[in-house]
Amino acid sequence: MTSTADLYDQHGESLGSCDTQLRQYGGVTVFEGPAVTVSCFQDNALLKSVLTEPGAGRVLVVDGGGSVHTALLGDIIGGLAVDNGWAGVIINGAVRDVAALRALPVGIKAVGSNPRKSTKTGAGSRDVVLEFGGCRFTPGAVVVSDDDGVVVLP
Ligand SMILES: O=C([O-])CC(=O)C(=O)O
Repeated sequence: MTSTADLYDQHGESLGSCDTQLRQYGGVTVFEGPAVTVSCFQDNALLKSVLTEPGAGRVLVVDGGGSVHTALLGDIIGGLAVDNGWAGVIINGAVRDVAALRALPVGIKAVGSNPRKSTKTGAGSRDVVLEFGGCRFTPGAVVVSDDDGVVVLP
């Protein structure tokens, strides 16, 4: 896989690069795939249901509004991502069960962690264009993530 830095050098500013300083939580630190998007705020029923679908190597990008007040993903939902073949999950929000997430063979990035659980009403929307960290995540666009950051191919 081409590194995000090399992709930047190839594409320049036509490449989206996310300024949000996401941390690595998963057992896989380099991952890429077409984006599936979810927008939700402190409620994780929608992203959980998406991760029950076959991932087929896609990357779920979740805009949780940057909130670290509740965890949008823990080891159970992370396990769904593994079992269903997702390449990774990128969360503009928080996770929990951090020690267990590290053992999962999937990419997981998030802003931070909090043991507080999210509500489960299903509020939110999917397959919408997301924008955070000065980067636009369009459903289907290829997302590449490594230790340097997260980029979206033009
Ligand atoms: O159920 C939740 O809210 C998140 C969680 O802890 C898990 O995925 O294990």
